[in-house]
Amino acid sequence: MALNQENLPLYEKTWLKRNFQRAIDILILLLLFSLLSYRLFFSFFTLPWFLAFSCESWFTYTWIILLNAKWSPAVTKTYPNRLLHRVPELPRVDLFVTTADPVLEPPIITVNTVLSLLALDYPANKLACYVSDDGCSVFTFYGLLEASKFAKFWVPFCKKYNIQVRAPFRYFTEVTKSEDSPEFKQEWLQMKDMYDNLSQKIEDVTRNPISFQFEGEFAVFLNTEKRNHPSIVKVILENKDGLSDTSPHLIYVSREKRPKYEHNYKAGAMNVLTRVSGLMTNAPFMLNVDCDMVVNNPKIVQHALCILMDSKNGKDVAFVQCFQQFYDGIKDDPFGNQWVAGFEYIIRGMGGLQGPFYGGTNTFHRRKAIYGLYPDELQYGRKGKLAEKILIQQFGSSNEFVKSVTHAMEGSDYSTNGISPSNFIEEAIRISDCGYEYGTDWGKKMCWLYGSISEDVPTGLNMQKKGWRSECCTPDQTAFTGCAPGGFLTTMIQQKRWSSGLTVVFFSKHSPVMGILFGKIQFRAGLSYCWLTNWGLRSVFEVSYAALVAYCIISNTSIFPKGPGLWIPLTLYVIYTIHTLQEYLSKGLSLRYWWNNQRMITIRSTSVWFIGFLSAMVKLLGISDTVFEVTQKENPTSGAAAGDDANAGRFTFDESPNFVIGTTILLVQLTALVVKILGVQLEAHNGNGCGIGELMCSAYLVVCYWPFLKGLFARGKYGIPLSTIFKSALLAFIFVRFCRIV
Ligand SMILES: O=c1ccn([C@@H]2O[C@H](COP(=O)(O)OP(=O)(O)O[C@H]3O[C@H](CO)[C@@H](O)[C@H](O)[C@H]3O)[C@@H](O)[C@H]2O)c(=O)[nH]1
Ligand SMILES: [Mn+2]
Repeated sequence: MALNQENLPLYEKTWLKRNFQRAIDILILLLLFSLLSYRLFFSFFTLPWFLAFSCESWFTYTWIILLNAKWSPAVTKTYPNRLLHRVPELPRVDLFVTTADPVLEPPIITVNTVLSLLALDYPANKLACYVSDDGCSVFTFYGLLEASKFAKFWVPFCKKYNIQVRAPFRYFTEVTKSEDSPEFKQEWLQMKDMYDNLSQKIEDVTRNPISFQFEGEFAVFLNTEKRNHPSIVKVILENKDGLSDTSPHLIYVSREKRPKYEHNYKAGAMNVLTRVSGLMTNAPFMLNVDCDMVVNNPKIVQHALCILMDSKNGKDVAFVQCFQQFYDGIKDDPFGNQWVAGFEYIIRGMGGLQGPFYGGTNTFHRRKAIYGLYPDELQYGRKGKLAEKILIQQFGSSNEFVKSVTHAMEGSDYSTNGISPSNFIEEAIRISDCGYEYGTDWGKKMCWLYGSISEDVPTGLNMQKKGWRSECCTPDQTAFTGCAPGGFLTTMIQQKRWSSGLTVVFFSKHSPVMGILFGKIQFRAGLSYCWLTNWGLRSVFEVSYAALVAYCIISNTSIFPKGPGLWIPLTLYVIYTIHTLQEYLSKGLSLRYWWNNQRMITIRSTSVWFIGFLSAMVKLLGISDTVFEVTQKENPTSGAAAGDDANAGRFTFDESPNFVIGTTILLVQLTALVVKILGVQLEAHNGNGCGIGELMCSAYLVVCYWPFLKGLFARGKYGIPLSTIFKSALLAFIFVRFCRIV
């Protein structure tokens, strides 16, 4: 039996066959090619024609790289039961949580993330949880301190009754089953009581910030400012006796911030956590979750380790990515931020190539890969490269930390027992200082990379460039769940950030193109990364196309073929629609869900992606830097997160520039349609007047932007502010004038 077990793999990977979809993919591609050829051979050579041709060439390129990404999807199956037979001892895993703002990210959210991690179904003496607080908030610290007291009861409770959902606020929203024993019921009530008490305490201090006493443990937070304070490192919980069934270590880190220093947002925070954890526990694997995610499958560490520790296929895996799934999502995904189809088709698709991109959260990393090792150096370490002088140059001047790097690279683990994080506090504070990374390789060549506000994608790419792979891990029970950005405003901010950050990646030295040419990024994997990092660039073509159809209607000219040629774009549109609809329906998503996502794809790619692209250009030209705008998280106790709120799916607007472009596009299309209806178009040249194709495109845009149209007439947060309408009207006016002159 034991022998048998040894031959079995820890995980298996199978490639899915989606032949029907492939056939449709190809059909669409052929139609795109016919449209392009039609333009080349049968059309007039005018400026609008040329612009349409360029845009459609770009759409064809986008289709090819998208098709390439989705073409060979794979699923992995993990066998955690085999893991115990295979490895003599389970390895250590360091757990990282980042939080940045106690207002946008209420401490109770971070507390729940941390509690769900502490209660993982894994020996507690092998885990250590590190929380980075970029907000330097005494309330976050207070929350964690209180949570650590609760954890002493919560963790044993979860393990005793094999509770599946170990984030208390998720767990207690579920009802107890009637068949449970009286003993369980009593403990359940006790736990619930304690948890309510904990959240009440946290709410009380955040409600009354002025009356907070900065004494004892909290004294260090006195007179600190978010962007100006020394490093604070505190060991909140220490598993001194190395027991496997209590709570793991819990360490709070708020790295030094000074106004003159770049702090590099989340990437900077992750690098500090990497160092502090290296010093204190130095686990060979690290799990990274954002504060808005909680563990939903307590055995997830075992699942991920099946992949990372498989002796055959796991050796060159740098990281294991679990999907982001969301709880309390609003019905039918009105803002298109639940990514169900995206994960299924794109991430699984990339999973069948060199591996999914690193998504910033729900990811298990191999420390050696993060430290910049190549996969073939895994077994023997870096040989000559481990000279202390070189390491200090790369990793900074802390001897103790460099020693831990050598250990990590050579694979010599610390012994499980007898690790005492509190022995390292002084050194941990030193390596969390702003100046520590000066002149080193941190963020430049290894670890979490700086320079883009979408730090995750280049960080993953950088490892794959060295020949590493990555894998998806999707056990039957969802690994992690989180809260999706609540409303339309936050979604737009997030989309703008991604577009901006990804554009910067595409044009930087960490670009996938460079990875294909000079690194070990496989061709098709690199092309998939191009799809991802071209979101910003794509918006330029989408906005141009939208402008082009309006232009055609207003100045009475055309870009679409007339007569039989019109069937090409029409068929293209119909087949594309059926194709995407089929993809959604076959995943059990509703028609409404599909439409909401289609609409959001149009809205975001013609508005905030474009703004993100512009901000990336401004950054690349060195005019001004981009800022990471943290996503607002809903407070679970306020009840606002629940999807049953009747208005949850309504679009909200504010005065930020994010809505100006969208509103302008809507106004321009409306004007164009009105011009057509009133018949006040210009005289057509050579009989080449605007036709049905342009009108349909324009009408489609108005339908997509319908929520904006309603916003024009609504009041309060559901209405588009007058200042935005005014700016957009001005832009629209200039555009229409321009159409009538040219
Ligand atoms: O200066 C900062 C800014 C952010 N964060 C943390 O970064 C995480 C992600 O920020 P969030 O505002 O939730 O951004 P999202 O758009 O929801 O995050 C997605 O996109 C980011 C890149 O844009 C990735 O880093 C994330 O992992 C990914 O979930 C959160 O834990 C924050 O606390 C910091 O630690 N320091
Ligand atoms: Mn988030």
